[in-house]
Amino acid sequence: MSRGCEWRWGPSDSATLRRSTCRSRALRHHGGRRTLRVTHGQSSIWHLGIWHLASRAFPHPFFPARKSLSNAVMSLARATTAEIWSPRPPATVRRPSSRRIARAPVPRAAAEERAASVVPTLEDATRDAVPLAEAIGPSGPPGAAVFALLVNGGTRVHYVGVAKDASRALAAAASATVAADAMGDVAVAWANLPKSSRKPALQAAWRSWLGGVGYAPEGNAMAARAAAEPPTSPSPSSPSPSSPSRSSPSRSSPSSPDEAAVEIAYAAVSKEAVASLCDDGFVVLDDVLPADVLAACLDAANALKRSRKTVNVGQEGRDDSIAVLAGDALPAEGTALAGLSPCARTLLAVPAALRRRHVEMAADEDGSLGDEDGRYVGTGRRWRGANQGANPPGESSGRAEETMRRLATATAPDKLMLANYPGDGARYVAHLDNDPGDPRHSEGEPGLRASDRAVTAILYLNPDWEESHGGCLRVHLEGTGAKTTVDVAPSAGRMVLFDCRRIVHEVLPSHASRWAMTAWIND
Ligand SMILES: O=C(O)CCC(=O)C(=O)O
Ligand SMILES: [Fe+2]
Repeated sequence: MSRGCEWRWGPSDSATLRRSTCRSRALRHHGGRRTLRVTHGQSSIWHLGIWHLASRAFPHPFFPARKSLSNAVMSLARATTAEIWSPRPPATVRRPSSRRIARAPVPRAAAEERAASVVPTLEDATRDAVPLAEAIGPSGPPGAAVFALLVNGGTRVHYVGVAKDASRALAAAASATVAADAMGDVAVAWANLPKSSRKPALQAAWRSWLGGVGYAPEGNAMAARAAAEPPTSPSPSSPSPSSPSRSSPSRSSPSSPDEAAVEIAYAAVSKEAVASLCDDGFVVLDDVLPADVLAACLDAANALKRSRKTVNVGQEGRDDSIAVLAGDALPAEGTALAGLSPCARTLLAVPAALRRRHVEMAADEDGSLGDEDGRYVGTGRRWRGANQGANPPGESSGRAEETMRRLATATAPDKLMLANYPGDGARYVAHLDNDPGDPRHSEGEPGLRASDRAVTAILYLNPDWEESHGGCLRVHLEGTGAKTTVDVAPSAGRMVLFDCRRIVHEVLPSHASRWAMTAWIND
């Protein structure tokens, strides 16, 4: 069954995004990578690089582990009569909220001289240092700035950085170089640079501060080491970004299943997807995992249900039955429920992927989003095109920055939820997963409270979902007084991420058995 009509945009059904839109989008944004995109019959666009990774983590008949990517392409082509598209020149997508920085060259000596004359010394700035929490809030540096993270009660310089969006960059630098439990002791000194500052001027200011420290700040040394190593992320069960396990193997050869899961999540959560999550509050990604991995998960979920391990929690307004999975005790290979684990691990890896994207995007000088990934389906950006002006721009960019800030400390939860709507019209009424106005959301253990949730990540397991099955996730778009909604079909391999303080959503009555696995990512 073609998934061509899954996207319905309300309030009327007038605009339907067909699969062909996604295809042309995938083509358009397919950059000069050494991967090919393949249409898999009518139903799917696969990103073969990810298939390849997935095959290492989750063995697959097409791709025995260690098979080369080109072999993988060919075996997929043989096996499915796939249509293979050739690479096109890369397309660069600009984030609408990003500030463009002019790039005309400035003579270095002149820039350095000017920077030296306008930037106060580190010593002077240190006298006005403020706690990190304050510096990344509204009273922090508003634009281009040179900054220093100070530890030991402000006596030792831990990191010196410079950025055009300093508030975001310093949050990223802190989360990448300071242990989570020491974060509260960090102070920030900064000096704003003229708005029009260009790269040489920024670098000159940075060099002048760094030179004034008199020793190599530990955070800069860490950042340099990380930059010299292939990008990686800690395992989902130890999510501290400054964990020593950062020095792990190369991107193309994940050595443990969890590293592979982080790579899969990282590839799915492209920069474009993160920008959309921040701007619009939600994002939809397709084909995050291969079909047979999802099918194995669905089989295991049904087995769990047959053994009566899913329960209805009796909460008014929700009709699903759920099982809770412990992240550190997922079913082992060879056991009856092992099929649940690859999906669970991928969801648990999303926070690490988000943190990595956060660091990258904070470091982006010009807001470039690079190549888009074919699995990004889109969100309200399309809606914005059709409904210009309904969302006040200032409000929406404030919310975007808030979401982006939270990604710096995205943390995997201890538990995941597997939910089944049995198909008798079962639904979940409109709600917020983290409602700041609901006192019950502050109940419970830290880390397990609804008030700790930042982003909801849901992976759907349902193959061949049809419109007549209902059961869409209805997303109420912000700034529209809930008048405009987007309905997202819960199709297998689709992942939805949303800011759970921002996005009101519901599950429409479901007329077929509907499975979803959910991770609430904390901040
Ligand atoms: O399964 C879904 O699409 C959403 C379920 C939901 O909103 C929840 O469990 O809080
Ligand atoms: Fe929810």
